[in-house]
Amino acid sequence: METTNLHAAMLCSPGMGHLIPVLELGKRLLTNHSLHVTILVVTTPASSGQAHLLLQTDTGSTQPNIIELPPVDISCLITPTTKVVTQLCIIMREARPAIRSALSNMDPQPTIFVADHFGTESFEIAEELRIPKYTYVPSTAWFTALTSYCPVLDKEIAGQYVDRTETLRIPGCRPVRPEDVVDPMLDRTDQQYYEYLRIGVEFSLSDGILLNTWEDLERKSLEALRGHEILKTPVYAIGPFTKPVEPDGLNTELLEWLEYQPGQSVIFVSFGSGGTLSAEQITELAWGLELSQQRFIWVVRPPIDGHADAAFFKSSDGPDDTHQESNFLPDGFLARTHKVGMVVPMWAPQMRILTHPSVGGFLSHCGWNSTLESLTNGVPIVAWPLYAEQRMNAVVLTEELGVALRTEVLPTKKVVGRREVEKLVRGVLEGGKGMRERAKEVRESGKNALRKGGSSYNSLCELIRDCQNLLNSKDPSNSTNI
Ligand SMILES: O=c1ccn([C@@H]2O[C@H](COP(=O)(O)OP(=O)(O)O[C@H]3O[C@H](CO)[C@@H](O)[C@H](O)[C@H]3O)[C@@H](O)[C@H]2O)c(=O)[nH]1
Repeated sequence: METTNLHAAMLCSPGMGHLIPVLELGKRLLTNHSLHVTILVVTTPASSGQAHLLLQTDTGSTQPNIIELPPVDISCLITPTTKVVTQLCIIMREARPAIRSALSNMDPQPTIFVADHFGTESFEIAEELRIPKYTYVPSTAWFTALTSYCPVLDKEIAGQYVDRTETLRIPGCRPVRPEDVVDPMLDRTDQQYYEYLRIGVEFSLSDGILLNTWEDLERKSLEALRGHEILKTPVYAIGPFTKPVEPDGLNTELLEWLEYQPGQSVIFVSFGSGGTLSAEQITELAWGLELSQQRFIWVVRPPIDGHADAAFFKSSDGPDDTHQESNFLPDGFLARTHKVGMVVPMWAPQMRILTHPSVGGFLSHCGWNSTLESLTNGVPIVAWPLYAEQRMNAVVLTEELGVALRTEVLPTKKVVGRREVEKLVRGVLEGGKGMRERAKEVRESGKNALRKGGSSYNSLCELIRDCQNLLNSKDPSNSTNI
């Protein structure tokens, strides 16, 4: 193992989908590469305590040092229509004084700064401290390419992207269909579009970009990113990092039930940390599951019409018993399905479920963490993208990797009817052999990438070497042995 006296200060924006991959990278830097690691977690009134909750349930490894910054209250800076991406950007902007103070007071002083993609405005603090600064994008190379290239598209293309009939071309990458663009590109007049453009520009200011993907999974997009037409910054594919399996003792009834189900017979239905469905969609999904006559575990949240990401800033660290599922599920659904299905309010131990041999499919919103958790367990997917970059992830899963089925029309455009749900659920559980084989190949390729000598392991070693060289060039007295 390499030894180093580097101290990585990592910055994480609110939300479990951001915290989990930052924490996993931090643990990897600490245990495999002997870095000193401190994670700054920006919190909101709803998310505070999430990092410690995650760490408490993760007893398996040495832990990085965690500093939860005081919750940022932006209620006077937003309106009820302010989009999630804008809110995240405002929170990260407002958190800068606390970030500056935490970084300046660290002992030992940080020698590397790694911010997730919402934290790039804090690069100015790394510059003040004269330390290298890196962006960590806990998603795909393809998404990173679109984000980095969007400032160019912005100059070349007039009108709304979604009104185009032609695809959006990114040099060397799969083109993006207008309907699959990330949420901030849906409306070029909204503030979140300008925030997104800024993030794309700031990617190129970093000393390197770390991605939670790996060479064999996204060879073409990674080559394109390194081809200097999109970005001039080094790119390190270091994943797949996924959270560890949750400990025993959580949801014991659910896990006991799972024990008695036949192998690969259960579909897990969940929409990440913040996904919600409309009342009509919940009804159709419930009927579809029932009609399929397949076994299921469904993480159910109360309906919120109009905003698929409405629960993003809500606390997601445990069940919320103020909502009775029977109020928004079809009459008699729970009674009729109680032998084949389990309904879990709000939150479930996802990794424990996905690693269980009884689970044979995952109906997922295609958040990148959920995607990786499914793929690293060889579980095929029903792709049900809702927001953020999830439509692009669904394309990777269905059209590139062949490990997923998808709805005929995007679920954000039209309610997916019960008969289609029935077909998809049956399709992934009963007819999913080819997809399952491919998912298993992806699982093996991900394992190999992380092994000592694998592409992701080597990429992280390369990052540490490059960073050390940068540090030495900024201040030769920093010189350390690696
Ligand atoms: O009941 C639940 C629901 C979620 N999770 C965990 O929460 C995480 C959710 O992450 P992800 O699947 O990536 O979804 P989001 O929370 O929606 O993630 C946001 O961040 C991701 C990384 O940038 C993006 O890919 C997504 O589109 C964006 O919505 C995963 O580790 C899940 O295992 C649970 O443990 N139990």
